[in-house]
Amino acid sequence: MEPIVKYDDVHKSFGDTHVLKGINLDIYPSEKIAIIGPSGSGKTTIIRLLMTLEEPTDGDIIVAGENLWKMEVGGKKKRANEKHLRSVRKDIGMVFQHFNLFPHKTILDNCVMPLVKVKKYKKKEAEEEARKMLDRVGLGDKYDAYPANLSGGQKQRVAMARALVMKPKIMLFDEVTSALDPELVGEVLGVIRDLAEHDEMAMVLVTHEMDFALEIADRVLFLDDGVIAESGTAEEVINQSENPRLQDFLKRFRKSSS
Ligand SMILES: Nc1ncnc2c1ncn2[C@@H]1O[C@H](COP(=O)(O)OP(=O)(O)OP(=O)(O)O)[C@@H](O)[C@H]1O
Repeated sequence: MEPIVKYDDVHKSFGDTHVLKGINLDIYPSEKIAIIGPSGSGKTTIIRLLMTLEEPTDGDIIVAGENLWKMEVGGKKKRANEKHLRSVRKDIGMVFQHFNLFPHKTILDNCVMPLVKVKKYKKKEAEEEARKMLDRVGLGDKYDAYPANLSGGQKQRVAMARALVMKPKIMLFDEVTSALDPELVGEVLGVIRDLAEHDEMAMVLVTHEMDFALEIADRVLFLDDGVIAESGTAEEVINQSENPRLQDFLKRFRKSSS
């Protein structure tokens, strides 16, 4: 089976700071991946690169066979233009820590807009799709509400519905529960669990809810200082690895969450 995403020796520096130091990673269709690792190890940067919010300093990212940042013109490779990026990015959805909803639009319109703007749906069809997705995340009674009138957990579920209406082949979740009050975390994780169980799309999850990530992940990556130091099933990475840096990370993590 061909991977849906391939990172080939990807590096990323911000000024003199070398954050990602040669990432090689294949993500397969429908695979659920959790990325764990210490603060500053580069977890968010890995997924921001895939969402084209950052550009690699070196290396290639291939999505569904297309090089994300390089396009071929007349047999020569050149830097991708916005049109190329848009066409490759259409398969990728992302949910952020801070919901990023449009405050002056109803939650239905928040979900309708990308379908109309990007997928060129007619408004009526877009509304039908948006309602279905809002129903799925448990917000069927909130179509006409505005983001300011929703709880953080509800806002995050709108953000998920808005990404899902685009029918992405891969969904990226970047610490989506970190900004929520503790009592609202469960409802958001519940939606992610439902997606992981029932949807075919690939999912990549960066989260501090480690037990949850381990529960739903087919594969866990331990990122340490910009390299993938461990990769395997949750059981292999968490219970069998003898990597001292991973042991140390887990010990500190357990202490801070107990
Ligand atoms: N736009 C940027 N400009 C400068 N430095 C950046 C930028 N984005 C990230 N960094 C730096 O890159 C490093 C990795 O950041 P990243 O957010 O990917 O880490 P992380 O593993 O997700 O951390 P955390 O768990 O704390 O969110 C950090 O040292 C961060 O300060």
